[in-house]
Formats: sequence, structure tokens, C-alpha cells
Amino acid sequence: MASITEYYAGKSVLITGATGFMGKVLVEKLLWSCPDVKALYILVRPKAGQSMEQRVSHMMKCKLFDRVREANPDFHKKIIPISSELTQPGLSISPEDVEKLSACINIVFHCAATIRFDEPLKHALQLNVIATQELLSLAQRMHHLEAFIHISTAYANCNRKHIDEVIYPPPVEPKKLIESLEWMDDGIVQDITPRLIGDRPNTYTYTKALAEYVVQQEQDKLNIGIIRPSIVGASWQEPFPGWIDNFNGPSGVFIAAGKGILRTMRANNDAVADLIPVDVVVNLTLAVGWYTAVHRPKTTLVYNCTSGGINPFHWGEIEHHVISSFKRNPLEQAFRRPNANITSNYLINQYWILVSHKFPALIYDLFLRLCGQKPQMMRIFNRLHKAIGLLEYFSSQDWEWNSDNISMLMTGPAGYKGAHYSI
Ligand SMILES: CCCCCCCCCCCCCCCC(=O)SCCNC(=O)CCNC(=O)[C@H](O)C(C)(C)COP(=O)(O)OP(=O)(O)OC[C@H]1O[C@@H](n2cnc3c(N)ncnc32)[C@H](O)[C@@H]1OP(=O)(O)O
Ligand SMILES: NC(=O)C1=CN([C@@H]2O[C@H](COP(=O)(O)OP(=O)(O)OC[C@H]3O[C@@H](n4cnc5c(N)ncnc54)[C@H](OP(=O)(O)O)[C@@H]3O)[C@@H](O)[C@H]2O)C=CC1
Repeated sequence: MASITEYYAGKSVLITGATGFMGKVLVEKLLWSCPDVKALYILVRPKAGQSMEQRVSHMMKCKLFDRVREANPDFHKKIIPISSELTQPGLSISPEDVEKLSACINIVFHCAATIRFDEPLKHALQLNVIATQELLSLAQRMHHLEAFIHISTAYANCNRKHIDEVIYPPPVEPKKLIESLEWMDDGIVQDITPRLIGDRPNTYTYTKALAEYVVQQEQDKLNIGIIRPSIVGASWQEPFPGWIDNFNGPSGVFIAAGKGILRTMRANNDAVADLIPVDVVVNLTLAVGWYTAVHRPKTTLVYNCTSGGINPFHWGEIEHHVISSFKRNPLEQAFRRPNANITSNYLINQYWILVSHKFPALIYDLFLRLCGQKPQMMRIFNRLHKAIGLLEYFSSQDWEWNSDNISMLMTGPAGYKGAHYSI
């Protein structure tokens, strides 16, 4: 049986979300560990005044690609950008590109999504659900497709305490929701969003749950694998320890604590902080692609890519490590000496917000005004409070994820414990 590296040799791979956090690491890892991969087709849109070509060229200059660049200075020739805006009909891929992709793609990794928690429902639905449907339709036109791998989230079913590696019935039939929202104006949608998302905390988890169902519906026509990572953090080992390029999830909170801005946050000291390094998720993604294509499981397999069941780490421990590490290695231009406390008590947290956040911010802004400068600290705290308000749901409770399919991949007859794909 082909090893993972052997499997990808000569294959053409399609990746959505390749310009994102996880997508970039996936591209790098494929180029590094599977040097004989034929081509990586990446769907990219122009953004922030940069053309698709400029964005890709900028991305390939990033430090993340140093080891690949050193091994093969011509590595960029394997990356083929395809212009695509996922929120448009047909993903706005040109007919010529559709032909090209249909003729050559062997495996699809669907990473693109909006991961904003406060995304208006219509937009989250458009990107996370409708674009996924469009991609599935495109996949069905691919003559040599061997596997379709969808990246979901471990929190798609966060309204449950115990989460198995199964697709749960969707909160609503996606087709009906899409049809209903089509004629509603944004104001009405905003008003009914809390009723629709029900016991989920945000539109992100809600639309990711719907997307899983939409993907599963195609299991008779496509060979599908679904990966559910928990909270994806900086790299553990590859391409080098500690790589991250965003403030999503806890990363922004850690930096705010390191700068001495964040002093208090609502979290449960004893709840499991289910963090998972991005390189571990990417290794698993490549292994799942290989397993799905080679073993062709009869039904869609779901992989809960979580750490709490194997190596539980708690928010209380995180607080300790984050603060002591920033005390040892202080950040530049810190507002105050780092010292943050987490508490599960609402009132205590409100007290410390007043004393340690709002009061110093007022004083500092007053000082800035007296110096003739624009006040800014209260504005920073307001943004921080909005961000942590959206994260508290995840840091205040525990979930239990079954990860039998991950164990099967690691230790079963197909065990993929290869040097390049450790998880
Ligand atoms: C020591 C104590 C330890 C305890 C620690 C507990 C942590 C407990 C985390 C649990 C985490 C669960 C995670 C679920 C796991 C998924 O399933 S993964 C999906 C994860 N998705 C996210 O994390 C997205 C969350 N972020 C958002 O939804 C939006 O960024 C927010 C928070 C609503 C802010 O929206 P906005 O006001 O429009 O602002 P946005 O343009 O996004 O950013 C404005 C600025 O704030 C910064 N920023 C964005 N997010 C953050 C943030 N989280 N923090 C700080 N700054 C941020 C941006 O970088 C940006 O900076 P500038 O470029 O302006 O300098
Ligand atoms: N980060 C995390 O903690 C977790 C992430 N996940 C899942 O992993 C996947 C990747 O997440 P992550 O890398 O962190 O997310 P990022 O936000 O870093 O990347 C999202 C990607 O999707 C692309 N995208 C978004 N909107 C569009 C659009 N309209 N048209 C074309 N492309 C678009 C972005 O492109 P552009 O650069 O042009 O904006 C980007 O490449 C997602 O499916 C997410 O749900 C799951 C669990 C945790």
C-alpha cells in the first residue's frame, strides 16, 4: 500500500482557503513532505487592492516557506492560482478553469470559510454552506477525483456535551433556510438570527454544522472525509515551532495579556482548553486525504481533531504559563506589567473590568488628552471586551469528543505513524 508521500506523488490537488492560516501550512507541508506532488491549484480572490497574482507571490515570500524555498527555489511553479470569489455563483471560476480543474484534480481540500463569530447569518450561510455546495457540484464534474476533504470545526455541535464522530441532524434543512433567507432583507434576518441559531453561540458554529450535513448528502457520489479541529493554535514543530499569523481564538487574548492590557477574563480554571497546533491538524488532513482515497470508506468518516482526550490542558494552567512566559520574555511597548486572572464568577469579573480595565483606560486617555493627543485606550478596551465576550462561551465549559477514527488512523492496520506526519 502506498505511503502518504507516495500517494501524493503525481497528484493534482485543489485547495480552497490556501491564503488562510491553515491553508498556508497545508500548502507548505504538501510541498515539503510530498515533493513529487504534481500541482497545487489554489482558489484565490483579489483582496485589499492586491491582485490574485500579487497575493500569491507575497504569500510565497513568507518565512513559512523558507525551508521549501531552500530545498527547491522553483517551488512556486507547482502552485497554480485560480481566480475565484466563493460567494459568487459558480464560485466565479471561469469556464476554462472549470474545464481544467475537471480534467486534472485528484483530491480536494476545502479549508475556506468565514470564521468570524459575529458574521451576519446571510454571509456566513453564503460562504460556509452555499459555497460548499457549489464546490461539491464542481467536485462531481472532476473525472479523476479520489477524495473530497472538508474542514469543519469541533464546535459545530457545541450545543452537545459529548460529541461523537458522526454527523448530527442539522438544526434546520439547509435548502429551506437558504430559500427563506433569499427574500428577507438584512434587518429581518438580523432579528430572527438568535431564534434560528437556538442553543449555538454564533452564526459560525451554526453554519459549520449545516455545511457538514450538506457535505454528507453527497457521500453516494463522492469519497468524503470531514475533519473537525478544535482551537487551532501556533505550530508545534513544523515548519518551525510557534508560527502563527493571526489573532484568532486565544492568540489575540494571549497578546492582550502579554501587553498588560487584559487583566481579567471569564473562564473556568478547570475546564479543558482544547488547543491543537496547526501542524498537527495539517498532518492529520494529509493523512485523511490519503486514507479516504486509498481505503475508500463506505460512508463519510468524521475525525474529531482534538487534544483534550489525549493530553488535557486547562485554562487555569494556560493562564499560568502565558503570564509567566510573558514575564520572562516581555513584549515591546507593553501598557502594564502582565498580570491576568481568570474567574468563572460574573460579578468578580465585572469588578475587575471596572478596576483594572476601565479605570486605568480613563486615566490614560485623560493623560493623552492633556498632552494634546487623541484618546485611544477606552476604544482598545471596548474592542477587547467585544472579542472576549464572544470567546467566553468556549473558555467557560468543557466538551468531550470521541476520537476513535483518529486512533484508528494512528494505530490501526493502516497506521500512518510516519516520520513526516506525526500527530
Ligand atoms: C491569559 C488568559 C487566558 C484565557 C484565554 C481564554 C481564551 C478562550 C478562547 C476560546 C476560543 C474558541 C475558539 C473556537 C474555535 C473555532 O472553531 S475557530 C474559529 C475561531 N474564530 C475566531 O477566533 C474568530 C473570532 N474573531 C471574530 O469573530 C472577530 O475578529 C471579532 C472578535 C468579532 C472582532 O471583530 P471586529 O471588531 O470587526 O474586529 P476585526 O476586524 O476582526 O479585528 C479588529 C482588531 O482586533 C484584533 N483582534 C481580532 N480578534 C481578536 C481577539 N480575539 N483578541 C484580541 N484582538 C483581536 C484584530 O487583529 C484587529 O487588529 P487591527 O488589525 O485593527 O490592529
Ligand atoms: N482557526 C481555527 O481555530 C479553526 C479553524 N477551523 C476551520 O479551518 C478552516 C480554515 O480556518 P483558518 O485557516 O483559521 O481561517 P482563515 O480565516 O485564516 O482563512 C480563511 C480562508 O478562506 C478564504 N475565504 C474567505 N472568504 C472567501 C471568499 N469569499 N472567497 C474566496 N476565499 C475566501 C480566505 O481567503 P482570503 O485570504 O482571500 O480572505 C482564507 O484563505 C475553516 O474551515 C475553519 O472553519 C476549525 C476549527 C478551528
